[in-house]
Amino acid sequence: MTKMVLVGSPNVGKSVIFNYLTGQYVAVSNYPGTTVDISRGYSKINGKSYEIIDTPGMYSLIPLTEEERVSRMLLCQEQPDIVLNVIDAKNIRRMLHLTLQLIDMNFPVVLVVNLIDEAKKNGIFLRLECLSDILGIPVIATIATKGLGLEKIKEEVQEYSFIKPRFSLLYSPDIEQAIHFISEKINEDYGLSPRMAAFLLIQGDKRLCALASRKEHAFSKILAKVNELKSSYQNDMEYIMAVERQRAIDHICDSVLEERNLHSGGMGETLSRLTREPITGIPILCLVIFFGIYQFVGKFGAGFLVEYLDINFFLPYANPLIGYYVYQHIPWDWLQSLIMGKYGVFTLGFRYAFIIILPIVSTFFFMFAILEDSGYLPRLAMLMDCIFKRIGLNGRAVIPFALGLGCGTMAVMVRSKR
Ligand SMILES: Nc1nc2c(ncn2[C@@H]2O[C@H](COP(=O)(O)OP(=O)(O)OP(=O)(O)O)[C@@H](O)[C@H]2O)c(=O)[nH]1
Ligand SMILES: [Mg+2]
Repeated sequence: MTKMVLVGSPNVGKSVIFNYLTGQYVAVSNYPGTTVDISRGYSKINGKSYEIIDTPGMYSLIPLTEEERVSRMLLCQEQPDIVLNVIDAKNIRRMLHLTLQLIDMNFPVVLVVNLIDEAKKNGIFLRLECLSDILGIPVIATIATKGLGLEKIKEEVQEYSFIKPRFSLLYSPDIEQAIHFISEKINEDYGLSPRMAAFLLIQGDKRLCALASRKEHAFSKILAKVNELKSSYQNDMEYIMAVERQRAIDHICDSVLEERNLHSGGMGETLSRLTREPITGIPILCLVIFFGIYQFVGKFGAGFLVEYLDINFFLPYANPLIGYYVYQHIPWDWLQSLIMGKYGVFTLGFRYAFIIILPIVSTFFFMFAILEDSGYLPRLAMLMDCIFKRIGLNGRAVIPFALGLGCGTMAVMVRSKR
């Protein structure tokens, strides 16, 4: 069975594409030994079977988060026949870092440039045939939410056979020489090509360094080479190599990218900026919390709706009606009190689930959907990032963190949804 892995930065549309390719045959489970969910699905394209794996978002092959660590582990361990690298068309300069790393590591990459509609809205136009020519890999344009270009992915994977990409990213001679030296010294198999292992060791990948220090006989020589290289630069190697990659990407973008200034600013852009700047962002956050959460979810959902349903539905209709049937038709006291007693299944269970929990959860997720779809949450995460970094978290933790102060269940539900 052909194995296909979807990789890319967060929020680029991997899961929408995954759902399209797999339909309903999906199994979501933790990746072994981790708490990160990955989805596996199966698909038949023109009679041929494919296993498709959706990974959590990753920006780089050097992991910073648990999600990135799992995605990289998965890429190395699963040995995919096709890597569908999904990127966001409007942020191609940032997105191509991972693409170039994947190509450099000899993965069989098919590039899916998604969110073409949003790129156009932002005045960004891409010459994708030219990108495909430069990189020497198939490039497909998609608008996943509208289903555009997704059939083309199916056609492309059917015809795909791996040919070494034309593009090869060469770092400075001293870095290339160190990569060459280290890759020759590597004897053990880490599920990575020796070049990739050398690339990661030079950039100080903690997990691989720990493994190699135990397994490699020549680890002291490897370490000496890494230190020698590091000593000739002022910044760390990850930064140096990212800058060199960025130079190559800028060069590619000169031929591929056309940015037209369709509109500078506009209402949406102004709002977006206001939510990110602390001086305006914090008062906006207070307004959202006061009106969106406190007034709408707290007062309206948990107060008015709960009381309304209780007084107008439960107490006058549901309770007497069920009580009448239970006391008339059930002869056993124990069963009557199990259903209608003070702590009965109906009097307590049904009442809590439908009259109390349902209005609160519905109003909360309604408000949450508005905040999410309006794009407010990522901006809030950016606003909070510098504060959360101090306690070892990133800005995304603001939502479960805030919710957890009120209701642990809600915080866990939201955390596992993200
Ligand atoms: N406008 C537009 N929105 C899109 C497109 N593709 C995906 N989206 C939206 O982008 C958001 C993220 O999509 P997902 O499929 O969840 O992204 P993902 O890459 O799986 O994200 P992570 O799992 O967090 O890494 C959703 O709100 C989608 O509806 C597209 O082509 N155009
Ligand atoms: Mg996803």
